[in-house]
Amino acid sequence: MSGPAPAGTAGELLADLPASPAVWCSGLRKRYRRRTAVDGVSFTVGRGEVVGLLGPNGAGKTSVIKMLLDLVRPDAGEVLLLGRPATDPQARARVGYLPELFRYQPWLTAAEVLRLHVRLSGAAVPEAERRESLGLVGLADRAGDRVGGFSKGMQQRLGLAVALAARPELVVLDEPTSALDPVGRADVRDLLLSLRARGVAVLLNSHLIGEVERVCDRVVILDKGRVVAAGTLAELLGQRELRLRLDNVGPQAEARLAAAGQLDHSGDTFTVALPADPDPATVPDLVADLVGLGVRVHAVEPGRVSLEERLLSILREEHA
Ligand SMILES: Nc1ncnc2c1ncn2[C@@H]1O[C@H](COP(=O)(O)OP(=O)(O)OP(=O)(O)O)[C@@H](O)[C@H]1O
Repeated sequence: MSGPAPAGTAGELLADLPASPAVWCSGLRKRYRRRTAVDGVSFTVGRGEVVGLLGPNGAGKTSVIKMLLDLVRPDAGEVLLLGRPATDPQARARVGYLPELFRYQPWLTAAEVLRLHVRLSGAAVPEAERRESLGLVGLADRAGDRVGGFSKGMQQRLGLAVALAARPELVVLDEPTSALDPVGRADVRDLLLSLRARGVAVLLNSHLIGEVERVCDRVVILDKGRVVAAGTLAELLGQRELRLRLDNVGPQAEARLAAAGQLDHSGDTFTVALPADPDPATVPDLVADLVGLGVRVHAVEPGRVSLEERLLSILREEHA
């Protein structure tokens, strides 16, 4: 006969369960009058995963984000944030959000805006940590300045600090770099990578595809309110290639090239298909061996189709 479960078992069982995804949504649908903005969208963002939401103007990206955050009511579909319904304040308190369009009270200073938003989130974040958030977005020396005098890019930096200040487990960024200069964009890229390293999940809506390609683990592509493609970069972009311009390639060198991956050869250009995540030593070892075999190496270029090229071809197929 089995006795009562020992104390703590339920907690241990829960602790053993895999963490629920940061975002789970299924069958999201939204119409504005006669226009269908979102038409059956489902996807997930895992814990600590950086996912890019891509698609042309009007594809439904911001509408999806607003439904995820319970700012717009879906006509159909379900959303769970961090394992809880999007309407649950406990889930919302652990989500940071940078809206596409926003304006802070112009009479408040940057530090006051941050304090206000941290208080609204209910998190207890000490002042030193709030100051650190302003430092992270390059506004440390503007903390005491009124927001009314901020440039667009500075307001966007402040918006990012607000999204990050209350120690979120999920951050949703709607066009976070649209007003930023190249240095600001690089800063945001580093920020996203450091969030990922800390296990914070990120959903990023951006038209800057190069940026998405650099930081995202996975992308979801929307068009006309539907998901038209989704996957890791390796799944969407296929294998990495290595293009080499060589001369004096003998049979042994050709065999060495073929051992690295499927080989194509045209004139003095050799293209080797590498695995999606090649060993970092693959390329230097190959080049050293080729040189050892008497090959003269003129150029070595990594290559694969870019996310931008892939996105354009997916959208062209959709619109054909
Ligand atoms: N409040 C609204 N009232 C009426 N139509 C709306 C509203 N919000 C969005 N739409 C419509 O829904 C569709 C999707 O808009 P949404 O802003 O979600 O697209 P998006 O992919 O974020 O576009 P962009 O890249 O231009 O920001 C568009 O046709 C838009 O006109």
